[in-house]
Amino acid sequence: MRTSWADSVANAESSAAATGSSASNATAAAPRHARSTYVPPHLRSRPSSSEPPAPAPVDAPSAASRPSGYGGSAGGNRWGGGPVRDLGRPGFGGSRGGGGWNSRTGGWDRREREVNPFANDDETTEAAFDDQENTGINFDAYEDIPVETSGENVPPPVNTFAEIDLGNALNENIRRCKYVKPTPVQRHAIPISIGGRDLMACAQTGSGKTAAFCFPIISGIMRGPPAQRPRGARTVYPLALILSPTRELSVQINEEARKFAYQTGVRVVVAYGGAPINQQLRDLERGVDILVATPGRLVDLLERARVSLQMIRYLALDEADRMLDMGFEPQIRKIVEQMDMSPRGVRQTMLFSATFPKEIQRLASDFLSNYIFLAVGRVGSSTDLIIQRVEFVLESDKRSHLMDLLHAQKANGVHGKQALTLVFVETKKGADSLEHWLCMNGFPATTIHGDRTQQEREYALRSFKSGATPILVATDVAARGLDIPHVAHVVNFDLPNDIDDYVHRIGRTGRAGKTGLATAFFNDGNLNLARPLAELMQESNQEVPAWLSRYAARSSYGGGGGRNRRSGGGGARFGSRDFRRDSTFSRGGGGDYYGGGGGYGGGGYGTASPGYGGGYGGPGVTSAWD
Ligand SMILES: Nc1ncnc2c1ncn2[C@@H]1O[C@H](COP(=O)(O)OP(=O)(O)OP(=O)(O)O)[C@@H](O)[C@H]1O
Repeated sequence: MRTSWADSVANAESSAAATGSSASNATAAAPRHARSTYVPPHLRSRPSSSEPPAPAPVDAPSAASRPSGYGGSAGGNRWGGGPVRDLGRPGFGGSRGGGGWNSRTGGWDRREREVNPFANDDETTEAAFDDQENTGINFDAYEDIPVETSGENVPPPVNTFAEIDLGNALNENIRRCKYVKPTPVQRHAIPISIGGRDLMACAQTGSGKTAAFCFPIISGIMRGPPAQRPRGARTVYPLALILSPTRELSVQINEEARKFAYQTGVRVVVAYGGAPINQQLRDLERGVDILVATPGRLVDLLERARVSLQMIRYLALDEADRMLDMGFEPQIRKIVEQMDMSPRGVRQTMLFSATFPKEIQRLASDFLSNYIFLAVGRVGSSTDLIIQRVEFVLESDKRSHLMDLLHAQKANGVHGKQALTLVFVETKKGADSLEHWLCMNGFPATTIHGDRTQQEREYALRSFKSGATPILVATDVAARGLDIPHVAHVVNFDLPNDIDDYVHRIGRTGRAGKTGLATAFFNDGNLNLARPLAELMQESNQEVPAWLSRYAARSSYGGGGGRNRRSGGGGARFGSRDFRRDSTFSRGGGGDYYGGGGGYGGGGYGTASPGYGGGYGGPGVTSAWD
């Protein structure tokens, strides 16, 4: 199904909606409202007698695990409260327990036919490749990964999807997705979330985190009580909110969630910046249970009173550490704490990422209630499935070196549609110029960065995915979350300043049990990355070149201004990584966790890190988030 803006343009459907594209920019500059004074516009005009709807209680299996009031009455169709009836959709418009089916601002409108999100799988790129995409997953690759959980009364993990009764409709979609058994993060995270618990989860790139937060949300909405949404107003009241830092990632999560929610009656809508807002408003008006959004566009919708968060039962932050670092934190706080969202303890909150610096864990804990911490693999580690290479390449030699790599790939038959190459660079200008140079030299390439229009970005991504342009030159906007099949090689043409960014970038390959290759060009400009990079490679059983070890020994640890704290320092392969277990970080003990002392590698989180994340206003820096 076509879901993004570029898609709708391609379908010639968006002409009437071309006026609202600057709205999100205006929103980004909107003043921050203090919590005590902000009244959402739709409540300002409301007659005093009309009560705002109370957040509906969620079907939590373990009522004891939620604060009082959460979980509501014990009767009805409760998790763990007797046999669970299948709430899969028996027929369009048939009887169904909740999820807003047929309700005005949630679920599917009776007149509307749900498009089959799996139809596309055969229609486009995948048909060109072998279609056993997920059945060949190498689960053995995950067997040895140590798992850490902390928190009270952690629900036990499961070994199969069947052990968790997700309902027939969702199970059928899992089968359609060709997921045979849960990945380790799913084995642990799904029972925790189904158990009604808040969760901070860290698991390696490509290990299935999206399904880990989507399944419990969809299942919870299916089994929850019907939402009592107010009638009349143009405001919509989603029951779940999934936030992610980039537009492309939100589009991807939306596509995944729609597959998982197909024929469950749970309606998923996406809203993101750079695309006409009118189209998104129309989608919202047709009903929304799960809203997938980027923060800027969501704030816009909230300020227009077109979305209210007061009925939110589930909040998921994907790439949660990114969402709570310097660039996004104020916006996220505004959304979660200063608008009308149901409070923590009432809503269920899930935070997911492959990296989770302790400073960010501490910030994140503000949004969580009695949560469970889950780490599959060491926090911030990369998967052994990725072969990492580092080569010493002077700035002036980078292009010819890249050319050598691409020629070698061609000679070895590793090129074309089945072996895509993703090249990361530092700046938008650098991306354009490298793309041009590659094309001039006979290597079809395209680019994605923040100076391109959203339509161009989506077109570039599609062209890359389909193999039409098998090389994508990207800034960090493509570093996180994107799940592009057949990325065989990630090249860090310019290394990032932050080791966590490196982990996410190389994680675009070696996904879902498959192997991948990552090559980095290192030179004197990357000195501050030497040590964390050498450590990361070592712990993922990679060969560390002797020259890199020498650089690592020379560089002062974490002293280069980047966020290069390796958890715990000094190479412990796995240990406790929940910040609550670390006395330095426990409340009141750590002091200034933005201020550069913090007792954690000494790097100083607040230190300006030029070019970090491709984005926050540093000179010559790209800004492509949201
Ligand atoms: N149980 C499963 N069996 C087979 N494949 C799966 C399973 N769960 C997820 N996948 C597939 O694994 C791939 C990676 O999943 P996903 O994008 O959710 O990873 P992630 O952990 O969120 O990665 P990142 O950290 O990069 O965001 C996807 O193609 C997804 O369809």
